[in-house]
Amino acid sequence: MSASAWRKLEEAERLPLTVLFEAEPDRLSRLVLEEAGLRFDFSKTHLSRAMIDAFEALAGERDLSGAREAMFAGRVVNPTEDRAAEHTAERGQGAPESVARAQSMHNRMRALVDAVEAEAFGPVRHILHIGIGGSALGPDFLIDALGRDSGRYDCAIVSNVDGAAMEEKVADFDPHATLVVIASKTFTTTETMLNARSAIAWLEQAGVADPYGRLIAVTASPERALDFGIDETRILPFSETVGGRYSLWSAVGFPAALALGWDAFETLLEGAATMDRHFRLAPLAANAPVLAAFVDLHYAAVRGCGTRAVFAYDERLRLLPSYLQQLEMESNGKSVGLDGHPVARPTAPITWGGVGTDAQHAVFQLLHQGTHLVPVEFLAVVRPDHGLDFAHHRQLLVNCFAQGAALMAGRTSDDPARSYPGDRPSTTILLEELDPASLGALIAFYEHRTFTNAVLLGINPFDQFGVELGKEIARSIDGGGDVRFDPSTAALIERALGEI
Ligand SMILES: O=P(O)(O)OC[C@H]1O[C@H](O)[C@H](O)[C@@H](O)[C@@H]1O
Repeated sequence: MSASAWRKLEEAERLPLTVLFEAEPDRLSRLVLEEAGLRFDFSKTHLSRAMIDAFEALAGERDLSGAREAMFAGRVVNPTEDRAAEHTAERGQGAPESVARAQSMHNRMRALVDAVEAEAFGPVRHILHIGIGGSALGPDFLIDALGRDSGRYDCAIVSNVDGAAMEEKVADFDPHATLVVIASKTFTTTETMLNARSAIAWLEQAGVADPYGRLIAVTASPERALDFGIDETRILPFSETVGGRYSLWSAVGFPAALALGWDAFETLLEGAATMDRHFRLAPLAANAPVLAAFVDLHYAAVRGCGTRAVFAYDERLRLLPSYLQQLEMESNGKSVGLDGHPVARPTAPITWGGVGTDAQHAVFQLLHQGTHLVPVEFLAVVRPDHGLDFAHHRQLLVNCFAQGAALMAGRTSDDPARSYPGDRPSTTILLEELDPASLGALIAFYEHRTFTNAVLLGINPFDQFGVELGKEIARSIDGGGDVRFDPSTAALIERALGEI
């Protein structure tokens, strides 16, 4: 049934961006939204009024409102795992019993933050957080964005199983003043478990009296943390219904709550809740995550753009692209629909990006003159957060705005090598300030946009079976035994690991 809505989208007249501004004089008032201290400018994209109407029709056919309510109500929206997706309950938006459960888990988390601050573990200066994927990217991003000069604790996030990662991170840490946080939703992830063992060995070798007494577990499988030897009082649980890549609001955010302080962590949750309410209540055509998803779908699903690029013109947001890569690509990198059939059109594009202005001097050539059409997303913050001359910030903003304008306008020249085709789309997200509230709202915006994309594509954004096969084969290689591999893999194993 939604075939006709997609057909309308495919057949909709595609006007050049500059023409769209003339044809739709009210473009700015309709396509620039201000919400929760964030300004979303979708006007430099090819979304025409007719396309928005067609997307709204698609949203109606796909029952976006129903799906959204089902998610907030804690109903099963992840059918392949028979689970709800209740990350919004962490910020007070969800089924009352889920909100209450999240609240009691936050209370535990807060009590532990207070205990660390009250020196219940002796003087603590360093936090070694061990986790990978969703158990690392969120806290890493938060601490890097907001905790630079908090001066509270040195936090190191170790994710890679490469011993060099751990070695480098703990080099300057005093083991006697370090708390080790082991974050894993399943508490079975090989990399995390191995890194946790090595951290314990590091504490032991330094003569720390009770290494296990300095471990804190963050997990949705508390029984496994108990088996690992961590005392119940130092286990911070979170709900099975909070997916890894949606989990920074839960106990997974513990190192961020320590690094930024509890008040800041709560403000982050409130910022996200503001975006939750907006997503839930605003009409579709004035709903930031929904409009962003329309833009995404126009380029990826209708026009077949294989990538989308995100450039933050702010050093504090340098980890945003890595964070978004997991959120968007692990959620929507699917090729079967909820109905079990192959999808009819491209799903998530490849998310990539970097920081401005650095990226301008490295990859923007392709954006301006390459053969790929890449929808670009720019982020910038009105107020800087450094003590240097304002000229630095001015240059950032000036360049950010210039790039969007140049991509759209292009320029003709007698010399083809010096011509710019133009008509290249961009979205700009401008934050008044980068603080816990605006960052919470920004991340929640991306979550809801990802969800909306999934609903309109008819896919499940909350499972990730694609990552399992490689893990299984790694286990077989690791376990040796009589497993047969293809000749290439067998030769690699023999060359690097010897007979196994
Ligand atoms: O938190 P954990 O259970 O250790 O999982 C860590 C990560 O590993 C998996 O492979 C998934 O792809 C991720 O979604 C998850 O966040």
